[in-house]
Amino acid sequence: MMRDMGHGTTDPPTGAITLHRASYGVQGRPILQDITLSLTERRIGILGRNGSGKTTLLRLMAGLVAPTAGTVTVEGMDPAADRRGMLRALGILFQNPDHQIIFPTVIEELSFGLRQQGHSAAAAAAAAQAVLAAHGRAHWAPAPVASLSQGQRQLVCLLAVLAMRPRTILLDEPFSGLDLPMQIRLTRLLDGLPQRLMTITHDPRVVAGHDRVIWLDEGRLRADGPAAEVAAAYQAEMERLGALDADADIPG
Ligand SMILES: Nc1ncnc2c1ncn2[C@@H]1O[C@H](COP(=O)(O)OP(=O)(O)OP(=O)(O)O)[C@@H](O)[C@H]1O
Repeated sequence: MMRDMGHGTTDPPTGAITLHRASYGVQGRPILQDITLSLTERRIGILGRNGSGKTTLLRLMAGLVAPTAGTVTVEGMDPAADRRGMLRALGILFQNPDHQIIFPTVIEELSFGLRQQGHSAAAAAAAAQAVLAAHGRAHWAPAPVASLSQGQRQLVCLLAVLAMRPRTILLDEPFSGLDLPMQIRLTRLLDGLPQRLMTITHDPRVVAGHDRVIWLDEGRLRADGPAAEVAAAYQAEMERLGALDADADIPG
């Protein structure tokens, strides 16, 4: 399997994320079916169309929902059961920052996860301030979150995740709603992170150069392999579908 040696300067993340015959359904409707994966790479892409089950896969790996069949483990833990262990194992950047942010100011938002990890209020505030400073945003600390742009709120969410120092970060469509300079800056920031990153996207350009790309299609694994191969096959299929009559590919 292709490796990106550019990430080789820091310690690799420990422990695999595994799914064994994992399925998830709602009221008898299958959303993910029979997914078996052992994920150990540092840069992993989850590629798929709208509604293919990408966010549901993320929710399973994060323990936000339990599989209706099969098993999911993160570094050997059951993510739905071991909430405390998961706080250091895995962080999530959701697609919409406004679904993630719950506090009025930036410093409160960044401190929250650290408090959950058991740090005192003073230690959490100090660590949050240090993360802001490390990313050139020390002056944001007292700012009302509502005064920031969507791109800036997205960065607040990412910095809140980084403050907790998880070993893996799940990113759900991290570039949606960002203009091009913001996308370029976020890409640079993400590229420099030592963590394992798992990036969910419908855009094959986002997963270029990733160590491994998984293509989800209608809740099933359609392909799994090096980025160039999987992205090329996905692109060809998207172009084939695009050439069909409008919506002929959408069930119902
Ligand atoms: N709790 C739920 N109840 C009912 N249907 C659900 C539930 N969760 C997901 N679904 C359905 O399962 C399918 C897959 O959803 P999911 O959000 O995982 O897809 P996705 O690939 O992330 O899509 P998008 O790119 O549009 O965000 C969708 O049709 C969605 O409506």
